[in-house]
Amino acid sequence: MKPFGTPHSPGALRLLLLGSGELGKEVAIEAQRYAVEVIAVDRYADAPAMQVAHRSHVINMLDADELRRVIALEQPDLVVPEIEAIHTPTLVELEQAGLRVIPTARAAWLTMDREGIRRLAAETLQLPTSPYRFCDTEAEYRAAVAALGLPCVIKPVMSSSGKGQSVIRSEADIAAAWDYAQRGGRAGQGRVIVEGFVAFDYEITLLTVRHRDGTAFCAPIGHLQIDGDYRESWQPQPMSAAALRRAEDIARAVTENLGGWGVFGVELFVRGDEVIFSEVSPRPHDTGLVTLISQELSQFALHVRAILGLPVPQIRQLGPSASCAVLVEGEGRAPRYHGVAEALAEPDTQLRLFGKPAVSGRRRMAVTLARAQSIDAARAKACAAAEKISVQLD
Ligand SMILES: Nc1ncnc2c1ncn2[C@@H]1O[C@H](COP(=O)(O)OP(=O)(O)OP(=O)(O)O)[C@@H](O)[C@H]1O
Ligand SMILES: NCC(=O)N[C@@H]1O[C@H](COP(=O)([O-])[O-])[C@@H](O)[C@H]1O
Ligand SMILES: [Mg+2]
Repeated sequence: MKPFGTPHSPGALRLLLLGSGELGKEVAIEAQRYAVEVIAVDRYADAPAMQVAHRSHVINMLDADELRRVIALEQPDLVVPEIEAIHTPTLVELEQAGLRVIPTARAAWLTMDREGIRRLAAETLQLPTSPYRFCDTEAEYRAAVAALGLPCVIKPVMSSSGKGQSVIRSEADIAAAWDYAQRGGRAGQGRVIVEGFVAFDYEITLLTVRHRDGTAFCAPIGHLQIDGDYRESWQPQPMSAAALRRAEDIARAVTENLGGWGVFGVELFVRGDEVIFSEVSPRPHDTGLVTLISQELSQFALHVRAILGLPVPQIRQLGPSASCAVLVEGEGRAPRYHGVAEALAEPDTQLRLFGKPAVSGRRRMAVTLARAQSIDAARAKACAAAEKISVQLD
């Protein structure tokens, strides 16, 4: 790695973020602390990370030519994917020509759609997962539902934050779930995964940091998801020693195979001492927003340290903490936020307003963070703060 430089000068270390949402914004801020020149890219203007980057580009990241053009123009030292919806085969090609992709182009490619990572975990690594089938047509989908039984879950192969995802509980849900999956993905119509429903006791994200000196784990993060989207997360999630060991073994196996340096969000379902792999993000995770208050070095700080080849000698957890997503529903631009002062009245409470320029449907626009004496108290405090925020759209 070349030495740390000065932005806007010939020796600058340049980091290109592919995806500029709330997670990328925090990565950009952490990179700026090391005087890294940050270039933010996304599908729309004024995305959160663009607001804190040195400059930005609006492109269709699923278009190979546009992606190639921006990378050729910017000549980045590091390309940091922030979202699934990227033309990752292009990253694989450019990596072969010397481009550095975080954590690796193959990791970005395998996790950009659910099929690559699921087949790797279940078939190659033989890790426990839900039973599943991939389908291209409604007829195949109906056959998969019949084979897996009810309840089951349908998801577009390229989607995140629950977009296009449904739980099918009865015959009556089957047709609507297919239609929603065809409309809801990040890359249009097409292939879906149907998964058997896992009746877990709780689910976790195990943030796993691959850095120059090895692999480190953050304390497990518990979370609550509604409609496939995260609403609350907390750290540490209490677990049996056996389940935690199993979770770390699975996380190590998956992340070792994906390789490279950086933070991975390994999503796991836990039932007793049994741990089932769900999916992995080769980058910081939305449920990991809690680490902005729960750890001395957040997942974003850890990601930047790891990708810059810096040491991670210790991950200090600061006690029971929680995050609560602020979702806004409606249609409109230029949101205005009320109740910010009220949300911050309690000690050990924080807020991040992401600054997204518009809402169409339902969108995560902010997050509240809290620390307290217990997980229950931290969750209650974070949720109470989120309830104080109200949003007005133009
Ligand atoms: N097979 C399953 N059985 C039970 N619950 C499931 C199953 N698959 C998904 N879920 C629930 O839906 C949530 C979202 O699923 P998943 O993580 O696959 O979607 P996603 O769109 O990739 O979300 P994100 O991008 O936020 O990680 C899970 O965290 C879990 O609560
Ligand atoms: N579960 C993945 C996740 O939370 N990703 C985060 O949400 C952004 C997209 O938000 P948007 O859909 O509101 O543009 C992404 O850019 C990333 O920061
Ligand atoms: Mg997930």
